[in-house]
Amino acid sequence: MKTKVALVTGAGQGIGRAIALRLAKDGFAVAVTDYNATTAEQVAAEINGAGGKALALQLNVASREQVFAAVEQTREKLGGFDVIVNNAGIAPSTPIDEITEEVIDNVYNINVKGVIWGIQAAVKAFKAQGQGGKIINACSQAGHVGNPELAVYSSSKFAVRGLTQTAARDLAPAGITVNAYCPGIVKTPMWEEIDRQISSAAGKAPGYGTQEFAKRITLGRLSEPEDVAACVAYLASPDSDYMTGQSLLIDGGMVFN
Ligand SMILES: NC(=O)C1=CN([C@@H]2O[C@H](COP(=O)(O)OP(=O)(O)OC[C@H]3O[C@@H](n4cnc5c(N)ncnc54)[C@H](O)[C@@H]3O)[C@@H](O)[C@H]2O)C=CC1
Ligand SMILES: CC(=O)C(C)=O
Repeated sequence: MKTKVALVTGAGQGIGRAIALRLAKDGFAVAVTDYNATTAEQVAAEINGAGGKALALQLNVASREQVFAAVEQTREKLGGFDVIVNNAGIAPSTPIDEITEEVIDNVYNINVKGVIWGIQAAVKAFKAQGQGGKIINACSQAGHVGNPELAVYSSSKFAVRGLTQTAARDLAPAGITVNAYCPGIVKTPMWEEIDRQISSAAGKAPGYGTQEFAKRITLGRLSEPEDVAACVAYLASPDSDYMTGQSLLIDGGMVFN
């Protein structure tokens, strides 16, 4: 059977890295893309060293041109294109009265436009191959519930949820499914930074933000990147063929009240 090909954005660390490793383990050839070329190369080397097939590409998802070029390069070098995981995102802390145009542009260029460019580039590749495919977007529990201190980020993830639903409807006739994963608190460099910012805003030592959020988790633990990757692996597999437009919460049962 032909090896399936997936491209993951923001795959140099954190959740994206875990997704790239998991998809490679599941038999995909993987384009490991990241703004940071060094970490992308490290993850690709890890996959190739373990007997998988990976290609490292430097990619800024805010650039439509770069996203289209990366998908095309993946198709040429890995011999096809079946799945895109639009994972890259940033999450600066933004108390309402401190929001600037610059921070809105930065977050929206990456978290929202980056997803739109990924959807468009994948659709172009699927159509060129005369086949359907799977589009998987990074949302968040913060795309279901507004999170304290994260207004711009939360609103960008609400946008991703809307885009996922709409694209699912628009693209179903072409045999393309579109779903999103919505993690809770995942132990990655992004969360470490959010914890530092929330803790510092409250005048507390690092770790305070994590404790406050952790109190809301029904399962009583933060998640590992691999918990999220397992769900994405399902969305990338034929087992999810009858699912589209969904934004799956993988948050251990977070409760905001
Ligand atoms: N860590 C968490 O608690 C949660 C994370 N998420 C979402 O999951 C996704 C991954 O998050 P983490 O792994 O935690 O983040 P992270 O900050 O640890 O890793 C993000 C990766 O994306 C890359 N990146 C940043 N800007 C980029 C750009 N313009 N183009 C290409 N790559 C870029 C970074 O270089 C980094 O390798 C994000 O979309 C995030 O919003 C959602 C819910 C919870
Ligand atoms: C960063 C994020 O999306 C969280 C904590 O849900």
